[in-house]
Amino acid sequence: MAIQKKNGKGRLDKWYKLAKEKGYRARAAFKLIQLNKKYGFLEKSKVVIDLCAAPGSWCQVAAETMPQNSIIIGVDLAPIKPINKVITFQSDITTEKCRQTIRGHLKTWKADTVLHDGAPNVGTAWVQDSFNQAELVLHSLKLATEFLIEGGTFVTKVFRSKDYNPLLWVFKQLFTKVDATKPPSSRNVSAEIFVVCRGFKAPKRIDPRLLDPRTVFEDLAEPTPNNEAKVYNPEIKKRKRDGYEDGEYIQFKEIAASEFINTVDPIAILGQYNKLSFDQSINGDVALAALDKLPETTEEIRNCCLDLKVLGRKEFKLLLKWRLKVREIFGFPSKKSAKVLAEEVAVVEPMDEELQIQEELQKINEKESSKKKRERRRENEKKQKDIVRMQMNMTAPMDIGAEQDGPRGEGEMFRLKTVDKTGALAKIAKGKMAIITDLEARRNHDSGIGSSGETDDESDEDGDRLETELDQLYDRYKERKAESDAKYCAKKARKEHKDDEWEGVSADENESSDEELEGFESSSDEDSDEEADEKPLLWDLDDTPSEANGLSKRASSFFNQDIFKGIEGLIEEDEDENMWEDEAETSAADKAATTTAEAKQKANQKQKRKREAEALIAEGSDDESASKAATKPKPKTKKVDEDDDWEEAEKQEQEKRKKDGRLDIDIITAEAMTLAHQLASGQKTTHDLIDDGFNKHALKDRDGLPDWFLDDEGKHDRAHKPISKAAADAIKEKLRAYNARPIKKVAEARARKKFKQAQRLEKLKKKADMLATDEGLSEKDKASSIQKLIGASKKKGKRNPIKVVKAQGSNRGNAGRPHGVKGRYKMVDPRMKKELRAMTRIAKKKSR
Ligand SMILES: C[S@@+](CC[C@H](N)C(=O)[O-])C[C@H]1O[C@@H](n2cnc3c(N)ncnc32)[C@H](O)[C@@H]1O
Repeated sequence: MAIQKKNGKGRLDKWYKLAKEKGYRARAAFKLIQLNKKYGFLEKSKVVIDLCAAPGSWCQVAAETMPQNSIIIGVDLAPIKPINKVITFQSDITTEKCRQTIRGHLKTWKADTVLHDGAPNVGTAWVQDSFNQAELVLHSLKLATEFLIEGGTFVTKVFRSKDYNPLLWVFKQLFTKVDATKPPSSRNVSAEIFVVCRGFKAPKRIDPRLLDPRTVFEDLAEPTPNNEAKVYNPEIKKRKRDGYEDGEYIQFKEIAASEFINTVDPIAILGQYNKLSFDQSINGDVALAALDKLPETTEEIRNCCLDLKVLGRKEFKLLLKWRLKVREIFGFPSKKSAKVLAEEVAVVEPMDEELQIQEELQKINEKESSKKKRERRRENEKKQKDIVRMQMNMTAPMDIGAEQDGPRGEGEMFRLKTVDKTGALAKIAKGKMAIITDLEARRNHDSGIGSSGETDDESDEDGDRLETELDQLYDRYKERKAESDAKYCAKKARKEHKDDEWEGVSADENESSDEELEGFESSSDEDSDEEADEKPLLWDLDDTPSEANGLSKRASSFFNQDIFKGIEGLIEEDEDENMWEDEAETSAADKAATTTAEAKQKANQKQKRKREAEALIAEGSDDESASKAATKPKPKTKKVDEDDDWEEAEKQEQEKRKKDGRLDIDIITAEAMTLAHQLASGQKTTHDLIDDGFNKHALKDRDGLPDWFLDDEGKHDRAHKPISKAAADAIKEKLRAYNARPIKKVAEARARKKFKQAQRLEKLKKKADMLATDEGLSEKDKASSIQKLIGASKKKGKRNPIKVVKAQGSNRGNAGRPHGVKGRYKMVDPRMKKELRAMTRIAKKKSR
């Protein structure tokens, strides 16, 4: 909106021109026209008094609008040129003479409307103007109360100033309806506003105080202004459209600088005044003179004092500092001295310096530790959440190590940190069984970590370590999860596990496995630290040394039996131990195939091993060695020979067992199942199996044959094992059961759903508890609120129904989501439906 100028030319706006056109004496005529248009008081009035009517435009409008033969009386300080049908006279409306003149004109009549558009001679000080205006309004109201008829209307102009509200209050005491409005013809720059008071109550007696300017405009104590805010955050000055700010009557305010020094509220001075003056009065101000001469009163200070309104934060601070200095020089009581005085009065023994330092240190420590605790708690909460999620995904919490080591090293004896140093942690995470001695732990304790003399800092360190360990475990858990993924597993197996079928049997493998356990094995000597370094954590009760030929202890003990005594070359030919790998046996011995993916992987490995076994057979096709080797136990078979070392066997058995104690064996091929059936039903014995091992395939000469040929042979020229129907059916059934299991995503989604339901329930419980304990609610309200809660939670749980979509048009043959369908859907094929119906019909007919 364009700002209207109040200068001469600005006044010559469209209302001015319009007034000229219409013959009104002033543009103010339109204000009355617009007010009357809104409230319609002139048409209903027979008698109107226009107070302050000169030059008379309102009288003109009234004469035009009011009914014929109406009485219009206009009065003003200034003379009013005669207007047809209007009585005008010159008088001051605040005087008794004016009142009497009006009475004289009206005789016994009463006025329906009293208009007042008076404005005192404005242009002096704003505050004076506004006050005079308000006073004039009150005078006009006084006249109105005298001449108005009951239910009559009083229209007055007021300025929006601090007197505005008291005036409104007075109006409301005397009239039933009071509306303040600003007609469009009133300039925006003007602070004037018009109040239309309708329904004069015409009380028999009016309290004179109600119309007395001294009581009506009596100053009320105002809340203390926030001068500090004013100084440091000076708000943007508003335009004075609605008049000047209350209390700010003079634009430029000046105060003696000595006052600033004296005052107890320097901020107030800085906020209210424009200038701190050093000018001396005629009588002379000693304080000001002294201040002027002080060296502290620098040129910069003087400049700052010149215009306070342009100062920034920095300058204000400078002035305040200067004030404090001067006050000190003048010997004013300062805060410091007050403090000293107070200290003198209340004699408090000063704290011992050392004690103070200690106290401070303690405080810092406490702060630090509470911060760390907070962080740890947060971290633990996060982990707890993860664990819950994992649990929902049917994962045991111990997989991430949460049970091994509780928070703050609860299970100190199971400290994983100590194990981790030997690399055993990884093995534990992989699920291998190992006995962890507390040797390492003790060693660490000796070295000070986690020792009994643990300080707070150390305990924090431990906490951090625990965190890192948990992190590591969690990472490993994730890795393991990834490993359980079939693709990942197969890929890794191809890369890493080339010969894992022979793990623990061949000399090399045995060595490597020993290497693996190196960190766990320990000797009985725990005295020296150096020795302890070499001591493995796993304690082997059988301390017989490994055979020099590289056989495992188990194998060695087997071949040490009397039955093998005297057989030459047995040990040397042990290299060919794997040659008697029977396909059926391998199948039966393929362990730990807990998932279909793993089963597939095992099948691949089995094929590979078979080929290798055949190659070995080809290499050493010596019957004798074959027969000897055939008698060797295959370490991974579930059968444990009676003569085996029981402890060793038990250990191996233990390895093969699942967590629930069941043997980790899976039969996944029809051949293996047939063989298992035959063994179980006694159709075959171990002897038969060995016997079956002697066949044309076992005794093939492959020397000098090219690889491609051997590969091909391995694929096609192999022994065909018999398959029984029952075994095939059993395998089929087994696979069906595997396939019937929900896929991982479905299981996860179900778990998620379950988790969310649990969360919702928890929330609901909490809310219900809160309601139940709310003392402000009656029992009935509580019950209904809880009922509502339950109802709302049920609603949320409702799922959208499944949408049935016909496989027609664009959706025909569409494998994915049909076009434009959101949410759950089911594709239906009308043709298939018909065919199904037809088939059932035919089947019914046939059955009759
Ligand atoms: C804005 S003019 C009124 C214009 C008028 N309503 C019209 O339409 O022509 C304000 C008038 O109030 C008058 N006035 C101010 N103080 C007065 C008083 N004490 N008694 C009578 N008139 C007064 C002034 O002389 C001035 O003419």
